[in-house]
Amino acid sequence: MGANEANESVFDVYRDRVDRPLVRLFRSYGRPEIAWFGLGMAANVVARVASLLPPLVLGVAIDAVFVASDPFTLPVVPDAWLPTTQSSQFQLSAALIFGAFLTTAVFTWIYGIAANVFAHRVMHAVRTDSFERMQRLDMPFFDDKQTGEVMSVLNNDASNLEVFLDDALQNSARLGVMVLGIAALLFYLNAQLAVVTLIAVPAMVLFTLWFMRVVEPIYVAQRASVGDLNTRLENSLGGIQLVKTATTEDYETERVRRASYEYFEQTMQVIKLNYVYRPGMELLAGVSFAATYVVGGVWLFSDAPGPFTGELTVGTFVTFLLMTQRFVTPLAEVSNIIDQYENAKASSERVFGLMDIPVRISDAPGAVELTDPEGRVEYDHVDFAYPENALKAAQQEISGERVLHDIDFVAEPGDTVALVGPTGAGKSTLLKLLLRLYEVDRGEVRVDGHDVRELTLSSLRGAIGYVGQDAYLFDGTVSENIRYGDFDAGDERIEEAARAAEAHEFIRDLPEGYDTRIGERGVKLSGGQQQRLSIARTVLQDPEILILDEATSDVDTETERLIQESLDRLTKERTTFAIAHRLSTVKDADTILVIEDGRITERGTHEGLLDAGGTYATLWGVQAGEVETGSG
Ligand SMILES: Nc1ncnc2c1ncn2[C@@H]1O[C@H](COP(=O)(O)OP(=O)(O)OP(=O)(O)O)[C@@H](O)[C@H]1O
Repeated sequence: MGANEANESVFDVYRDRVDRPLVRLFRSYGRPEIAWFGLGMAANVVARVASLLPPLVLGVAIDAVFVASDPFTLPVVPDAWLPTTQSSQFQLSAALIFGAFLTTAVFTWIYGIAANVFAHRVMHAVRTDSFERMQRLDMPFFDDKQTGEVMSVLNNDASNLEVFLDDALQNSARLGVMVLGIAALLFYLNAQLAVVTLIAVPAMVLFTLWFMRVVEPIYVAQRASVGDLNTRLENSLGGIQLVKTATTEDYETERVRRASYEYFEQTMQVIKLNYVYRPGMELLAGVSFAATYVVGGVWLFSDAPGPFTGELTVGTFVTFLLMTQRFVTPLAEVSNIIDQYENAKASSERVFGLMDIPVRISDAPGAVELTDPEGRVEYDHVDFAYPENALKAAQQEISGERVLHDIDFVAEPGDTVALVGPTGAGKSTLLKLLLRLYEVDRGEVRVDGHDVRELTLSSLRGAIGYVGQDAYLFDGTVSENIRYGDFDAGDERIEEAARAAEAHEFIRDLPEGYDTRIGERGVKLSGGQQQRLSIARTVLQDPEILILDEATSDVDTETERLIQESLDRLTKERTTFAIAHRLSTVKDADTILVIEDGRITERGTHEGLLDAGGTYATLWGVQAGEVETGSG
């Protein structure tokens, strides 16, 4: 609520800049499907026009066949084509009425299919496109934890648009056809009585305008509160483990209850207004019916009353009364149409807002492929600060505190470079720059002599394997998860990779071996098993450069030994960057960089650094002591 206003997010800013979102929706996504749209609209018009036919034919038949006061005439159709005997006129009217119902049914069916195909195709394209765009947004966007909002764009907003494209558009077409069609028909039959019947229409329009004005702000508030509710739900579910361990279930329930109540209240206000509006519209239609009935009735059994002149037939009178009933429903739909329209406008603003967030890190024009990488990595006087938030990042403002200062080193192909130092010193950040997850502020990071900004992202990232603390596994089978490293790999290569990662044994023991499904994020596997799967994935990827971020944490010594063996195999002949808190795992590195406060404060080999007697030597001393007391 308040926080959102005070702290405008990148979402809000780009959403507010979207210009005429629905026009853009049609231009960008509606065009390829325009045939379906046209077919739907045309079928809708035909169906509606056909539905006006029965009351008209009934009126004509009453006059010509039953009361026999007037000749059998139909609008548009030349009289010469029409039958002259009463029985054939009756048959024709019956056939026309049946035909009209059949036409209405068939064209309603065609319209339903076409409108839905149109709406769902457009939505499919919008959803896929916005996901594609969203994935490419820069890391600061995701650092700001916007997943709740993104989910709601991809889900709720997409379905709002769908409802609009499918229902609202076609309903408004129907509204137009019905109101104009009925008015035209009534004026054709009896212009004077038509004025009486349609006198309620301006009142209905005014009433609707009033309703829209009152309901609009409530709709806005309702949409905001449903957004808050979703964010709340997303947040609480996302942190379910914390909620459970902190036993804050009641607190969370209360927060959700409050958000839900807010939504409930807004909805009730809308509903209350709706229940004034609908009966109000019915009442106005009733007035129009009554007026038509009174004026038409007097006209029939005496003469034209007051200012009215000419003749009114029974058939026309019946047609009028039936028609009055017809424009209530489409008019009463107006409020729904407006609601769906407003919803769709807001939703498409959000969709396009998301799509419009600028992406800073993408392939530069003329970016080159990193082909046959050797794995030489250079950091040339690199400075870096995280942007303060996603908005500042999108606007390319460097506002955060500097995290890396003058980082300068070279890793030759095949070298192992270990990064050690206190937590928060900037070790992970340094390697994120190599992957170009963030852009350096000064200096250059080069791979094989190319500035990473001049390389295509796919070739750069494809050449770098990452085994992190957080071994992310997708819901799917074991082999699918390994194959993520190289989608072309056959089963033998998968197994080979698993063996190299010391994972084959435990995979074989799983209920369905390589075809065992692991739960979302691999929760059904132990931490060590997950890690070995992610190593197998990297083995399969076969990158020239490897980043090991504290790869052997939270495992027992036996698993650690297995992982270490698999890692040793993996790092052989690849340029490797290893971040490890346990110094025993990095002492064989070719170069050890000690990072403190974002600066390289010491560099050298294990022996060299021990001899130098600086921070590294102190850390080593402490840890060696720990190891001895721990194992002894
Ligand atoms: N995504 C981020 N956005 C903003 N600041 C960040 C982000 N990630 C890290 N930082 C900040 O950057 C600094 C360096 O963090 P980094 O994760 O690189 O340290 P580290 O040396 O890898 O620490 P650890 O050993 O605990 O993993 C920290 O002050 C941290 O708060």
